[in-house]
This record gives sequence, structure tokens and C-alpha cells, in this order.
Amino acid sequence: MIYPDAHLHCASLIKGKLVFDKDGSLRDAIAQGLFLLKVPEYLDLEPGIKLCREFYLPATDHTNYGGFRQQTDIYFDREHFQTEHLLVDKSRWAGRLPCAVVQMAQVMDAVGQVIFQAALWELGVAEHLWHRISGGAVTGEGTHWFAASHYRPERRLPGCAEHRDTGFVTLLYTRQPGFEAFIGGQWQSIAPVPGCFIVNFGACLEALSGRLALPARAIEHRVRECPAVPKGEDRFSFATFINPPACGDLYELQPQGELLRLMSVEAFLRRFNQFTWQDRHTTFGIESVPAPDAAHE
Ligand SMILES: O=C(O)CCC(=O)C(=O)O
Ligand SMILES: [Fe+2]
Repeated sequence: MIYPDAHLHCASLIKGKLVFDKDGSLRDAIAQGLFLLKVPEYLDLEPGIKLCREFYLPATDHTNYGGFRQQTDIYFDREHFQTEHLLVDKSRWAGRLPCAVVQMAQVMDAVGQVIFQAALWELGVAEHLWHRISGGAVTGEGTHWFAASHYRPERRLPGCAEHRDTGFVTLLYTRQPGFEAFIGGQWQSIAPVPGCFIVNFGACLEALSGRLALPARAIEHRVRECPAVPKGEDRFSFATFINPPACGDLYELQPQGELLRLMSVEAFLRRFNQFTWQDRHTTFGIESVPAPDAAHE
């Protein structure tokens, strides 16, 4: 099946502010659910790329980027899909990820917070509510994930499940095709643009803004089956996600400005895990599994 390629607006960070190219705006991007962001020139993505190429390989003496398959509290084999991934909460980045990856993830996470704040301004959410509605995630508290994904071409399965990201803002980097988003009532391919992140909004932001004049869209997306590329490399991606804490609540802002509590984040994540991946990791993001004895060097 051939899908049309979607046109996405493109933004940059200029002096720490989110600025869109002339034909686009944050308003359009919020309504569409995703946009492209030029990778800031001070951000080196090589550590993330190296991790994606190596995390699933056996550990060796020469590198600390491999040997993650045994670390079952942060490594997930999605059995019904091509993807296998690392998902690591910020509280574990320093102890479990190579130093250069931690530095990169911290910058990506900070960029995500700038975008999140810009989106809250645009949506008209009063600043004194930002901390409460995000469980502090808007300024670095709450849950901040780093994910590194590898798509196993030998598996004749879809790349990754159809889903909406659960949190507020996601920054995703990939170099190979395969990402598809449900835009304008149909699936559309999102071709990777060299030097750009794909930014998308998640279910917590959609829930928060559902009754406002400008409701944010948590875009439905997936990765199609990615075949082996002769002499090419396997598909990979890495991402940071900004989420409320698992012990927090999901809110809907009312048109008059008051907050309505919808449900606990825990109940929401439990449902999401069960329906999206249909595997044994139903408490992912909710229960923290004790760390193994030896931290990853
Ligand atoms: O690998 C990709 O391009 C998408 C991955 C994704 O959607 C996710 O990790 O939430
Ligand atoms: Fe996603």
C-alpha cells in the first residue's frame, strides 16, 4: 500500500524560543498533532545513533553501548512487532546509559520542555496551572523517558503498534522511512527529513485541551514493516517523552478556566499498555521494577 506523504510545518529554536517557518504556526501544529523541528546545532545526536545500533548486541570489553537485552527492567522485546527498545526514566539515565547518551537526552528533554511551555501559552492555559496539570513535568519533574528503538527486519511483522504517545510532548529522531501518521482521515507516510526531529503531542495534552477553543491533537502513529535494506542498516529511532508522574492525575481544562480531574495517570497507562502492545508488560511506566545488582557500565 502506498500512502501520500504529509506536509509538516517546520520550526527552529532561535535564542531558546520556538519559531516556525513562514508558512506555519504553532497553532496549526497543535491542531495537526505533529511538526518538524530543526535539530539545534549545539546538539550532537551521534551518541543516540550509536546506542540504537548497538544496544541489542552482546556486551563486549570495547564498548558500553551493548549488552542491554539482559537488563529486563529497561529493555522491552515487543513480541508482536519488529521493535525492541530501551525505555529509561530520567531517574535512571545516569546509572544505566553511557555518559554521552545522558548528555544528549538531557538536551532533548530540555528542548521538549521549551515546546511544552510554548504549547501551553498557545492553548491559553494560565501559567499558575502549569505545574498542577503536568505534575511538574513542564519544568523537569514528573516522568521523562528516553527510548531507543531497533526494528528487526527478520521479523515479518508491523514495525510498531498504532498508538498515541501517552504524555505531553515527544521528540523523535529517525533516519529511515517507516513512520506513518493518521492525518486528514488517512494514514500518511512521514518521510524523515535530515537534520530534523519529528515532534508530536500526546494524550495528556489532548485530554487537557479537549474543551478549549484550540484542542491539541495526540496524533495516532505507527511504524510499518521495515524490510532489510541490501547493504543498508536496520531502522532505528530514539526519542524523549515528557509525561506526568505515574502517581499523578489527568486533567481537562474547562472553558471557564477550572480544572476537571479525569482519572489517575496509573489507570490511564494500564489501559494504554494493555491495548497498544498486547503483551506482558502491562504495568510498564507504573510499577518500578527493582534495578538489577550490577548497573550498566
Ligand atoms: O520509531 C519510530 O519512528 C516511532 C516510535 C514511536 O512512535 C514511539 O516510540 O513512541
Ligand atoms: Fe510514539
